[in-house]
Amino acid sequence: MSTRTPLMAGNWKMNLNHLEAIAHVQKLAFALADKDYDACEVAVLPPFTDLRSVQTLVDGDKLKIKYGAQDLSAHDSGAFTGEISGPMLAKLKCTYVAVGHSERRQYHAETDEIVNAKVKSAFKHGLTPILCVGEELAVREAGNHVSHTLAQVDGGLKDVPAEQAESIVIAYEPVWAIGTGKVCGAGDAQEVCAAIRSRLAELYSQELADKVRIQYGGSVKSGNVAEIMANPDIDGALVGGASLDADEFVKIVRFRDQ
Ligand SMILES: O=C(CO)COP(=O)(O)O
Repeated sequence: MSTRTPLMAGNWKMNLNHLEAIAHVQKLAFALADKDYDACEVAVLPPFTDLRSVQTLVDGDKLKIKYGAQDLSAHDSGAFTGEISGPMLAKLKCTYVAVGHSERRQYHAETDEIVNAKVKSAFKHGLTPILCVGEELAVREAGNHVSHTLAQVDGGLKDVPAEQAESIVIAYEPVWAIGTGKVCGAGDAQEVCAAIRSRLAELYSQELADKVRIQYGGSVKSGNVAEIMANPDIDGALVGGASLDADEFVKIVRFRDQ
């Protein structure tokens, strides 16, 4: 297990309206408040329409839970109907923003160039990007999962200076493990996460690579999180479905107590 503070983030995807979001974050806060739980950093990534409600709750009650968005526009403002900008998320005091999730790449045709522009926009506005990378099943079956994922890392970080890159979070999410119940074997996830860290050392420095948190995502649950987290290069989880159940997400956050 690494010395980096693990980041356990719940990607709610298109689930939970703003009232449900309030109830859910209250449950998380209550369940994590019985002791000062600093072993992990905890974040939620709700839909855009929930962010104001979550901000009000977190600010008002000084909760330690961080929050962020699931995407942002590469542009600061202008005629981009339906888009949400980095400055808007920064105004809501978001800490994180997911960029390049496979569902964005797949359903919204996001290329590495677009993902790179979004990473830069996030940093420009003081948000921490969670850069999502990972291969489809056919790529893994062909044995090209490492090179495919590293190409996404290279693309996402193109021309991003070290002062910014050192605070990025990278989430390795093999597409075939997302929402399928097929968790990537802990050794297989470690192989790719270690390769990502080596690539960061090549692109920047070993010192920077040692700082960056690399999460695993894809069918993470309370029953498999401890095994995943036992790997030296895995510094947290990006949790989809299991993050919608507050009790289950709390168990994931408390993986060390199992
Ligand atoms: O896509 C994911 C998180 O971003 C993972 O989703 P599941 O945990 O539902 O597999």
